Amino acid sequence: MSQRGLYAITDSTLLADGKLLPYVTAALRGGARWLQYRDKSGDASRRLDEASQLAQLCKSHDCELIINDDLSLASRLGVGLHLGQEDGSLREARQQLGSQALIGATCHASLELAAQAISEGASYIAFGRFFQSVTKPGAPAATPVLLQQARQRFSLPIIAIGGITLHNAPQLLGAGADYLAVINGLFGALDADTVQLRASTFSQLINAC
Ligand SMILES: Cc1ncc(COP(=O)(O)OP(=O)(O)O)c(N)n1
Ligand SMILES: Cc1ncsc1CCOP(=O)(O)O
Ligand SMILES: [Mg+2]
Repeated sequence: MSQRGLYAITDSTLLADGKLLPYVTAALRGGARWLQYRDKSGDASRRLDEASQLAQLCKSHDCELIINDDLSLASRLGVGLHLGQEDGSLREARQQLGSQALIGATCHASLELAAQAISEGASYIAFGRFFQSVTKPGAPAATPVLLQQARQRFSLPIIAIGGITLHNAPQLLGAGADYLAVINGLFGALDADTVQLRASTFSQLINAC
């Protein structure tokens, strides 16, 4: 598994109207290393269908698939899981998905939440939002200094999220982020070619740091 890279996150509004597969394919072609399926609809059968298609796509591009919020879907597909503070037990997820599974935890702007998540079995810790986010405007704010502190204290992958664009990404990479998790700055585009270009530019920025 790669140790740094672009972490693309889907959004059911941005990727409606048949855009999910072409836009995700473009992100993977552009070099995204991790993909999170984030769908807040309660439509279980559509979620299973879409996540299964993404699992195939990720496999063929050597990309890790991570399901947001839903342990049973992650378990059913044998893929990774991302849990927020209100999304259930990390310990239980680790027990159910096994020692090799990629399991991430939202830590907002708190090193203590990160330490706790690690003790409960997280494979990575995610901080943010770092900038204004169209997708989640109310998420607690964090600053790049937090990334520097996390870098000194923890050795597992550190993810930055929230309002990340090609312009502000270097600040976060310079402060120690291993993965940049991006929704709007990647998928908020008029066509798939733009998504691919953004993904490859993010990937180049990350590799250059
Ligand atoms: C990589 C990554 N980091 C943070 C989040 C946010 O998770 P959460 O706080 O549970 O909020 P929702 O995404 O579920 O709205 C994330 N999804 N991914
Ligand atoms: C899910 C989430 N958690 C904190 S900010 C955020 C949204 C990230 O989306 P965007 O890259 O569009 O700001
Ligand atoms: Mg959540």
